[in-house]
Amino acid sequence: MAKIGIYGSSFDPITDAHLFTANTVAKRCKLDKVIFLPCSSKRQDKKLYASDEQRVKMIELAIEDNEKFEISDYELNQLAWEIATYKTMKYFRQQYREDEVYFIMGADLLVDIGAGKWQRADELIQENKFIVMARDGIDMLTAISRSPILRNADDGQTFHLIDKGIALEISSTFIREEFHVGGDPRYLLPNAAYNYIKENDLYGYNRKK
Ligand SMILES: Nc1ncnc2c1ncn2[C@@H]1O[C@H](COP(=O)(O)OP(=O)(O)OP(=O)(O)O)[C@@H](O)[C@H]1O
Ligand SMILES: O=C(O)c1ccc[n+]([C@@H]2O[C@H](COP(=O)([O-])O)[C@@H](O)[C@H]2O)c1
Repeated sequence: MAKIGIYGSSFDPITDAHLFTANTVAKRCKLDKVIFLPCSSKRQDKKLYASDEQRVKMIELAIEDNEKFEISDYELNQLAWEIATYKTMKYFRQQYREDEVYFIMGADLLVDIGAGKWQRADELIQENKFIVMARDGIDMLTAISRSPILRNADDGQTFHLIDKGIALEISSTFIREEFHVGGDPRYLLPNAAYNYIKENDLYGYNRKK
């Protein structure tokens, strides 16, 4: 039985924090594979800045030298109103019937799910297992205890909490802002993605030059 982690994100753009956290949870949780799952720009709840094709290209460039890392275009091909992590995880559990599948996420998302902000949050939590990484100083045990849907689904196996030596301040927003104002976020993201942004003038790269 293999262990598969699904890492969902806008990857707008992919950062070194995405790669570091994916690699760290793969090592510590003994995952055989991490699948990078870019969300669709058809998504209504978050504004995206680069196109689906551009974000996919940056992920491909960033992960090509790691044999445990893969990318899935599953959500990019879904109809707008059908996109939900609940449905996505159902699909991956069916694809990997013999294996153990985990959704990988930061603690910020744990809080959102616990507050019932996600579609079918209750069922999502009941039916899946999660690897949750510390972020933004959030106390993950308190977040689980405070949310009725999180604490009642927790049989001791639902949440794998990774809170030691994983927190990094890097975010996609910070990188986009730096490009936008003429700063230089080089070294906060993979070099190939950085060059791709420059060559394709993403995130207002050339505006301040
Ligand atoms: N530095 C980090 N530490 C822990 N988890 C992270 C980190 N950066 C991103 N993640 C996790 O990666 C997933 C995708 O995050 P997302 O694409 O929103 O990244 P982001 O950098 O926060 O982007 P944005 O700034 O555009 O919101 C989430 O589960 C998020 O918690
Ligand atoms: O299913 C939902 O309702 C839902 C709501 C918000 C976010 N998500 C998923 O959470 C992952 C990270 O999202 P975000 O907002 O941090 O880019 C990504 O895979 C999204 O599709 C999912």
